[in-house]
Amino acid sequence: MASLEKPVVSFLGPIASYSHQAVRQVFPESSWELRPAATIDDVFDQVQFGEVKAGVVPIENSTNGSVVFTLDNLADRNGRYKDITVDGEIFVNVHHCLVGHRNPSPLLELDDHGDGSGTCTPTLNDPRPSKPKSKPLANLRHIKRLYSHPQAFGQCNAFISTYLKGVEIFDVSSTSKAAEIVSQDTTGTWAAISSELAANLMHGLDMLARSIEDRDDNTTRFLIIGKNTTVPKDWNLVKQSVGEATTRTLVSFTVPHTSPGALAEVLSGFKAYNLNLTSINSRPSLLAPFQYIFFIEFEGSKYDDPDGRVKGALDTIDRVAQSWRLLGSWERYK
Ligand SMILES: O=C(O)C(=O)C[C@]1(C(=O)O)C=C[C@@H](O)C=C1
Repeated sequence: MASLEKPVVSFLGPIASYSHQAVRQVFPESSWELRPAATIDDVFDQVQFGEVKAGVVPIENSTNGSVVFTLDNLADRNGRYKDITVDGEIFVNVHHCLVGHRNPSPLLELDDHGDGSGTCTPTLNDPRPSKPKSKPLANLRHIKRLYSHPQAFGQCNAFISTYLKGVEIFDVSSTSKAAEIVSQDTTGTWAAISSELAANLMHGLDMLARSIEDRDDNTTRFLIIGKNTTVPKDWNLVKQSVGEATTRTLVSFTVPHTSPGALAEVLSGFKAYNLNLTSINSRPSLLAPFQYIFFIEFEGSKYDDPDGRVKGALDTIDRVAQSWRLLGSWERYK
């Protein structure tokens, strides 16, 4: 008899994180159980050890760049995640809020917003600081601590350096965790950067500012990971947008450190087979200082390669690289 249990997809929680929003775009709750995990490492573990069928992890943000926690797991230095494959991607428009507790002093509420001017102070290191695109909705002078995910801090530089100068920064595991922590604050002096959804779900949080990200087009890309999956045809994925589906492939590799030109030779394979590279990343190999694991993403699919161009480029990697791994090929809808 067929099991009535739904397959599980795991994501960085608690609920109302941006990762949760990404999962909700693609995995219908009618056929999937959406399960929050405490860390990105936990999402990888749960997928590798078969506790869940899929996981969703942030990989890069258009303002602040790569999510190193995810790259480090994909680098898989210790062979812990040997069966994990990348099978899809999801994009989320990210608009951050500042949430906390309004200043209880009515006199301060009448005052202006924190630094009085709303402009960043030029310094020797940053003579022309960028201006924040939004203003606080309340006075922020009482804020002493600011909680969020490190990626979110990097996306809100102008607002933080203008209105929250000198406030102590606390990195936590996700933006929704930050909202949860601040909702339990009894001093009234803590604030969090989180989504509006997370702020609304936590009791007793006031909205102190909206859209505090540096750029309007702030977008985070998430990867869908699975285990030993080829093309996940059995997954009940809802296409996020209509449009022509193109394909992407992600590989990781190391090159012999002492062989000059090895990296250039790997890259030349993509030129030779006329494959468009879309990103290059690296993380320390941790085998010796300043040796790296490289990640390359390109247009094309191992599973749909009629003229053998993807095979040609992968054969070049196989010939030149010290070690390499095909992390996945997937269809993209954007
Ligand atoms: O903290 C969250 O809400 C997450 O889902 C993580 C994460 C990330 O790591 O990039 C996702 C989207 C935003 O860019 C900020 C944080």
